[in-house]
Amino acid sequence: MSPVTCISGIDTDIGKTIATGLMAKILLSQGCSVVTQKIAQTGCTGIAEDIQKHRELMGVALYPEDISGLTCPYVFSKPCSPHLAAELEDTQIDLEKITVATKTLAASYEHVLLEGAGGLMVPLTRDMTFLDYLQEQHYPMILVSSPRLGSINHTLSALELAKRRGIEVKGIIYNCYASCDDTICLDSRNVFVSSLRKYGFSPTVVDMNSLESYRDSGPYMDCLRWFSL
Ligand SMILES: Nc1ncnc2c1ncn2[C@@H]1O[C@H](COP(=O)(O)OP(=O)(O)OP(=O)(O)O)[C@@H](O)[C@H]1O
Ligand SMILES: C[C@H](N)[C@H](N)CCCCCC(=O)O
Ligand SMILES: [Mg+2]
Repeated sequence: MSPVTCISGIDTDIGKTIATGLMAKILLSQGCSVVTQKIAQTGCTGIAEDIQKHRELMGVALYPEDISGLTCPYVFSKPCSPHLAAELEDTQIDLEKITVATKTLAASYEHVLLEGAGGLMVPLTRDMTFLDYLQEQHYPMILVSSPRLGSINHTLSALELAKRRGIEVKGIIYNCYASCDDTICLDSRNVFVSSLRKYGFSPTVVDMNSLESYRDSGPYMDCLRWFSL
C-alpha cells in the first residue's frame, strides 16, 4: 500500500490544511509515524504556512525536513496559481524535485499526507495540473468538500475526473465549518455518499468535526480504518 495519500479539495480555502493537520494528529495519536507535505505553497515566504499550520494542529515542533524545505520544496510569494507564482519569480516548478522529496519522506515515515494547492485542476506548470501529477504518480486521494452552494457541482466533477484518470478516491472529508442551511448540509452529504458509490469508490464521508473532536476513543474513531490508510 502506498505510504503517500494526497489531500486534495474542490477549491482553494476549502479546508485542506485543516483536514491534513487533523488527519496527521490522529495518525500520530494512533502511534503511526506521519509527515505532511505541501505540493507547492503560494502567498508566503520562508517555511510554507500550510506546513506550519499542520505542525500546530499536530501539536509538534517543526520537523528537520520542514527546516530543510523537503516538505515543501516550492514556496512563492504571490498568492495565486503555482504555475504563475513560479514564473513571476523567474522559475518553473520541477515536478521531479517534488517527487524525489516525497520519496525521501516516504522512506522515513509510515504515512505521507501530501496536501495539494487549490483544487484538483490547478496548474503546477503550464503543461501539468495537480491532477495530471496525481495520475502520473498513482497517488490515491482524499477529497475535501463542503455544503456551501456550488460544492455539489465541484465535488461530482472531481469524482468524474478521478474516475476517468484512474485515481482512487479513498473518501471525502466534509467540512461544514462555514454556516449553511441544515437541509442542504444533510442532502449534500447524501449526494456525496451515493456519488462515491456510483463511481466505485469507498462511500466514506467523514465530517471534519469528527476529526476535530477526535479523542483516542476506541476503534470506531479509527482514522486508519475510515480511509484504509
Ligand atoms: N473546520 C475548520 N475549522 C476552523 N477553521 C477552518 C475550518 N475549515 C476552514 N477553516 C479556515 O478557513 C480558511 C481556509 O482553510 P484552509 O487553509 O484549510 O484551506 P485550504 O483548502 O488548505 O486552502 P489552500 O488552497 O490555500 O491550501 C483558513 O483560515 C482556516 O482556518
Ligand atoms: C493562494 C491560495 N491560498 C492557494 N494556495 C493557491 C490557489 C490557486 C488557485 C488557482 C485557481 O484555481 O484559480
Ligand atoms: Mg492549505
